[in-house]
Amino acid sequence: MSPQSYAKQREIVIQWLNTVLPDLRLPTEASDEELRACLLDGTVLCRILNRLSPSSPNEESSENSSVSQSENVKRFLATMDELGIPRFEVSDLEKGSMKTVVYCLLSLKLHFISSGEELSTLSTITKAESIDDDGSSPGSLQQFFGEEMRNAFPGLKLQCAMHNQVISEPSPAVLKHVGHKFHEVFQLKQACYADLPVTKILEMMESNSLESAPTQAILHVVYGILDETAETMNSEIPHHVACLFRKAVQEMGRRLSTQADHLRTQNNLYRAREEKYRSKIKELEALVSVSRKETKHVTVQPQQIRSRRKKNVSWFSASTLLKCFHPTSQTANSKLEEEQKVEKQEMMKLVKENEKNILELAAMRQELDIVGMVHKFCSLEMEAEAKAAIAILQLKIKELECLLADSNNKVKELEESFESKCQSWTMKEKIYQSFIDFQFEAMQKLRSSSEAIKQEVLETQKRYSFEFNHLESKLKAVTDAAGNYHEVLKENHKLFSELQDLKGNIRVYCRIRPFLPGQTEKLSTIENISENGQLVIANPSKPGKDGQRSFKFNKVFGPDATQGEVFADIQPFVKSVVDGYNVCIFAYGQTGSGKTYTMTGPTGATEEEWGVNYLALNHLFKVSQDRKSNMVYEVAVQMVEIYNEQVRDLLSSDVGITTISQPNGLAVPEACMHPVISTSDVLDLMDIGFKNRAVSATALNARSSRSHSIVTVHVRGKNVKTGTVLYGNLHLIDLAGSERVDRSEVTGHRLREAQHINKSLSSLGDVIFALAKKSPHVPYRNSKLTQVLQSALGGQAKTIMLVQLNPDATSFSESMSTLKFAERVSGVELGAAQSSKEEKDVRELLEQMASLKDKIAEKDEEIRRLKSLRDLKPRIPQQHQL
Ligand SMILES: Nc1ncnc2c1ncn2[C@@H]1O[C@H](COP(=O)(O)OP(=O)(O)OP(=O)(O)O)[C@@H](O)[C@H]1O
Repeated sequence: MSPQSYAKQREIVIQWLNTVLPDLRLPTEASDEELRACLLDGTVLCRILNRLSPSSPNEESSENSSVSQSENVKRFLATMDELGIPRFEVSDLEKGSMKTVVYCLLSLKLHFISSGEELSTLSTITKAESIDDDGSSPGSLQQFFGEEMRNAFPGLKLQCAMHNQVISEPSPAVLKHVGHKFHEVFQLKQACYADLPVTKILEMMESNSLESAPTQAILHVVYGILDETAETMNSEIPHHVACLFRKAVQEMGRRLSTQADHLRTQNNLYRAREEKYRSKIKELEALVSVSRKETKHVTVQPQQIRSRRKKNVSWFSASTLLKCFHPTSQTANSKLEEEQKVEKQEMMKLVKENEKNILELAAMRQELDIVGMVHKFCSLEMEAEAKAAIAILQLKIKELECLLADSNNKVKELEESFESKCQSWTMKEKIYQSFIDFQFEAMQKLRSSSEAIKQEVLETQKRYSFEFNHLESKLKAVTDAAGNYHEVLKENHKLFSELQDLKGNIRVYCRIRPFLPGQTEKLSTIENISENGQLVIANPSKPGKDGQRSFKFNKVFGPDATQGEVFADIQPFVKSVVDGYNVCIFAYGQTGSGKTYTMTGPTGATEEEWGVNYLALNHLFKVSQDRKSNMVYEVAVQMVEIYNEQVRDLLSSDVGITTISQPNGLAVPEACMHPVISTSDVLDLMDIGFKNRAVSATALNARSSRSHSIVTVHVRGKNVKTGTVLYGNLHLIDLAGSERVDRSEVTGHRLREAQHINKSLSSLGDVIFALAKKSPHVPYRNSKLTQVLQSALGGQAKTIMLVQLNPDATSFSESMSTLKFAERVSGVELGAAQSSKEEKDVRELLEQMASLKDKIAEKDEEIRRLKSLRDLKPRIPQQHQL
């Protein structure tokens, strides 16, 4: 027993003593010596017995100061012996340890306990005694369990003590060992048993922690699982929780059966005690009867004595007489009196003894009655409570059994499903195994085939690399060939171009303008445009192949072609101007087909939208700039228009021009010649020129220009080293619209305009076709236009015709006549163009040729003369004849 627990027990004993004997007022923390001093004379001990059992015979002695100290203590100890309470020795009270005294008093308290509270306290003490050896804090633990049991079984006041004995509660050591597990379980109030890991539950079950757990804890677990099951209606209890549940219920069953056994034992104990008391009562009754008999005897005795006395009186009288007469009879009388006296005393003594026995018997009866009553009461209460508890527990057991059965069913179901799942998994495993085997085999095959393929790939790679090298060399050859081909193609192109130059063909480029933003009917006459210059036109009123007509030109530009793309094809001709050639570019087409757009560009054109006029002059400046180390160029511009067969200078305020020069001279010498040195000069001049141009509206084109505009660029180049001078000129002509009169819906003034335009254009055609036929008479003089362009069309110039087309289906017939005219023009050979230098060179060559011819003629004459001389001298040998 640890000093602390002993001190606690002593404290409880002191408290109890103070409760039983309030006047004692012993301090709770009183030491062993203070307690000893209090108990030493035995008075307090006897008073306790008196209080607890007022009928106790100790009352007298305790209150009686005459009774000695040792007597009191001995009586107390005798009572203890009688009650079967472990006692102490007198010497223990006098000196040495007070533990046995304290323990004895505690046992006494337990013996006389009559209230639940006291019982629980006593049970606490008793338990403290039993757990003391583990050195834990027994008092607090036991109080905790006492409280716990009260909570677990409300109303079982007397059973508290029994519970503590009956239900084998865990020892603190065990609790210390396993308690944490239940602590963990208690922590599950907010959590879920199903969430507990299986290992934890197994640990709890395997370590016998359930057996050593407090009932409250087990009930807690059981209720917890039940609550959880109730909350999660129809849900299955997890297998491990079901196991724990079964174990907990089994443990509860075990404890209940232990409790029932204990109740039976307790009952037997009480019965034995009752028997003991009954036998004691019988003994006492026998004693009483004996004493009664004795009393009877005693009462009989005086009668006998009286009778005897009577006899004696007679005898006395006789004896007195004898005494009187005989002295020895006196002696006998006194003896008798003495005897009587002694008998009287004995009788008194017997009466007293009898009274005492009666009192004792009454006390014992009372005691027996009390004990019997208490026992009966206790038994009844215990039985009732046990019955109630058993009923509750049986109910609970039934519930638990039901739940257990459910759980077992569920477990069975789970086991079955587990079994079936196991089987299916085994099946699956087998399938997977076979699948894996199959896969493995396939993999092996694949591996071997992969090896073979690898080998094959390596070989193929080798072959491929060889072939690749071979191919590379071949490709190189092909690339070279392709390069050569391009070279050859270029060469061919050049040759073709040269051939064209030599033949002097008019180059015809066709350009189709796009549909204008305002044009709603977008039915196009253009069927197809080929790269090689082929254009297919479809008649909208004649669908199919019959309505189609194909034309071939040098190039056809589609609606998407840009100004730059168009100029790119013209550029080499423009360049040839600085080499001393005459170049004539004219745009031909019906009104609104885009002639002005191509030649000049749209109103307020950006640099990208510049027309041929600007781009050509720009290019001329660029080339002249590039050649400035060798050549010095002078560029001048004339700008005239032919309106109603009248030539007008567009760069001067003078109205008319009457003189038109002969071929090889200036076409319009009267027109102002404006030297220009930069593109901006040209732009300014053109602005002036176009402002002066006659412009009037027609039904077909709101800005239709009704005159032919001719921009002539004169280039004079002088070689700075040789001093050679070259002349070239470039005619940029924007013809008036070529539409037929009836379509223009014009009358009067406008009709005359249209007639003039048509006349000049047909004159142009006549000139071109006369040239094509190599006719001796070329009708240049038929119109002002042909007169002005005589030098440009006469065979010394490179001529480019830009045929403009409106793709709209409504313009089909106009487009057809334009294209037919252009087709005829494209076949015209004007003869090889010549530069001003070449002309001179040819003349010189002709002169040389003529002189050479003269020399050859001279030589021929000489040969002839020599031949005739040889004929005259036949003896000359054969070799000398040559
Ligand atoms: N390639 C093109 N891209 C965009 N718009 C174009 C193109 N060609 C012509 N146009 C537009 O078509 C309209 C008519 O063009 P343009 O005035 O150049 O015709 P035209 O043949 O000169 O007419 P006219 O004979 O009456 O002088 C203009 O609004 C012009 O901007």
